[in-house]
Amino acid sequence: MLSLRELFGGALPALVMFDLDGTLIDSVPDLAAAVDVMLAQLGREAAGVEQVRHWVGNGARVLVRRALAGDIEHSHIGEPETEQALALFLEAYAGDHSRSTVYPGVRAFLDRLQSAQIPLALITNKPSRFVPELLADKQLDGYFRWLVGGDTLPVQKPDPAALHWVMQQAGVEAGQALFVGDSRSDVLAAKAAGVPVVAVSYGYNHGRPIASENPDLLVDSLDALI
Ligand SMILES: O=C(O)COP(=O)(O)O
Ligand SMILES: [Mg+2]
Repeated sequence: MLSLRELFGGALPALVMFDLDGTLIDSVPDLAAAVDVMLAQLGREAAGVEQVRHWVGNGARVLVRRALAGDIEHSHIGEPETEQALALFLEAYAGDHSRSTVYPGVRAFLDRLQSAQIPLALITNKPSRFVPELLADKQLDGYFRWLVGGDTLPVQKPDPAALHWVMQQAGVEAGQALFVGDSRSDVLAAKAAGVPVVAVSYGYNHGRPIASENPDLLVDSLDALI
């Protein structure tokens, strides 16, 4: 495995793009609570944190469909059922982020990048309406020049569109940028965009080790990159 400076030929990246859930913030306790409120309102059994952890990473709609299916595979779930459950989930998730926590090492790494005046972006599959309030709640607002949510563009990760958009805004070439994420979608999006990718080992990757996606670098904590 390469070190961060080795990845950039002894320099630092000119732009760093981050995933949110499972990378910066452990948001699964609040996501699971909202899923369970939704399931209770539908007269169904709770799913619980351990199941929901494996279902997070492809946005709210897919999370809700997986909860309805009780499984990662959700192709048999119908549209009207999805819409009804999604509305309940979005209402249950709004406003309460009290169980979500910032992972160790995150703040130190963001501070280091900020003091080096490296522009930062957030690219998440989470619905955009939740992103500013969650960041503010955890005192992570003020770091990111660009915020891209799961519904900001017509497609979400693993599609590389958001990475291309941010790099264009920043005027930075793919080889000078870095993506930091926790799941297969992040690694696939970064690779499709030609962006070096660091994966964190502590996040959510549908119950599979993220090492199997072959990120350029794998770390147990972001402060290992300082
Ligand atoms: O909300 C999700 O499904 C995952 O969001 P993420 O892209 O920040 O990991
Ligand atoms: Mg994630």
